[in-house]
Amino acid sequence: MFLRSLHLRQFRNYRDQAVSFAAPKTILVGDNAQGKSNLLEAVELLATLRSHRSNRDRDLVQQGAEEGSIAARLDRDSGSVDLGLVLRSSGRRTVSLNGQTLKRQVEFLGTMSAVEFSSLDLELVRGGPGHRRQWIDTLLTQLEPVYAHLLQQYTLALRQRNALLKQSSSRTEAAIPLDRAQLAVWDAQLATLGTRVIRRRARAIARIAPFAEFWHRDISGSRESLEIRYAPSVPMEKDDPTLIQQAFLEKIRQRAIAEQVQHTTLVGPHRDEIEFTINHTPARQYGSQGQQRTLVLALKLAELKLIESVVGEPPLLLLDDVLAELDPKRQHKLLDTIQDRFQTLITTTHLDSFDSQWLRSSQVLTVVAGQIAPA
Ligand SMILES: Nc1ncnc2c1ncn2[C@@H]1O[C@H](COP(=O)(O)OP(=O)(O)OP(=O)(O)O)[C@@H](O)[C@H]1O
Repeated sequence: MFLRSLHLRQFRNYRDQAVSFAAPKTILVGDNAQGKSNLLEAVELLATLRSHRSNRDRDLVQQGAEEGSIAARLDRDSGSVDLGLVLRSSGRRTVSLNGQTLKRQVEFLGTMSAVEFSSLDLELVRGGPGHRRQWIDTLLTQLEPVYAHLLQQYTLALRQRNALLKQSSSRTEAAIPLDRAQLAVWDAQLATLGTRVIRRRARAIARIAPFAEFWHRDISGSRESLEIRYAPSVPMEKDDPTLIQQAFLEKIRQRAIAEQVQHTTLVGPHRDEIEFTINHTPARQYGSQGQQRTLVLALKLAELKLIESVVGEPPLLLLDDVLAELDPKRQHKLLDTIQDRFQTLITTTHLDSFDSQWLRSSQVLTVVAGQIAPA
């Protein structure tokens, strides 16, 4: 797929800016805080309806404005598509395809695919499990758009169950006795929806692991072997929904007292972990900086390949200020992999760290205070 053009109106620091993309690689160069990452964020939003920098639309709409929008024209093998996303500082978003407003946001997902790679991604290895859950969820949203809806339903059930547990908190003045009948209703909901989330995550990890393990071996010159393991909060011996649901409810029973003491839900996919081990050693605690960087690069290359194989077309690659951080060997690996097949948008503060091969095949644009111009 190829993103032909993008039009940002009252989005972050862009008032009204159109951009046309004319080469497989576009380098956006500019000083700090000029709007480079904001542009990549707009593309990420079209692909996933999520931003890894903010989950409030109010932050995305230009300060002082009520409404902002992102419009794009995307070429796919099946033809061109016009995508539209309207964000509101208060109120719901609207999405459209070819000028037609869609009733459900999940119908919008799956039109454009993108893999984002920024320095924040090191947190995928170093940070807490929430980063890894967000990573797999964002990937799943692109592989199986309906997952976005499922996750939303799970989060809602979780929130309501937590609210019920909190109501009975003896620390609050208006404490009321725990409504066990109501809790049982939420237990059942949580187990049903949670089981569906767990099975999909397990499936996605099983699919991405061989790709990532291949790239890790390749980048490390076969000196290292990576293993990715899903560690769900509910034991999952077999991919059988009835068994997982039973195990889910059983674990809720086991943790009932702890939940009433802590007033929060302790069982479910919101407590899942994804473990990365390199040569049988946990990468999070013991990986060197170099190993962690190799791992993140391997994961990103794996995402590209997996999305490509599922969607049937190469996704876009968004490199937010990471190229300069990669050593020449890793830069080459990335370049070799993407060649001209994956349209790539790259942000940087200076061009000197770029290999001449990158510059030759790139369109270079400058970004100054929310204005984009050819370099
Ligand atoms: N909602 C908003 N309304 C107006 N301006 C905004 C909004 N959100 C962010 N900005 C502005 O956008 C700029 C940051 O842009 P961005 O994050 O894209 O920086 P960048 O060019 O990628 O810089 P760096 O190299 O530091 O990452 C800041 O000047 C910030 O004040």
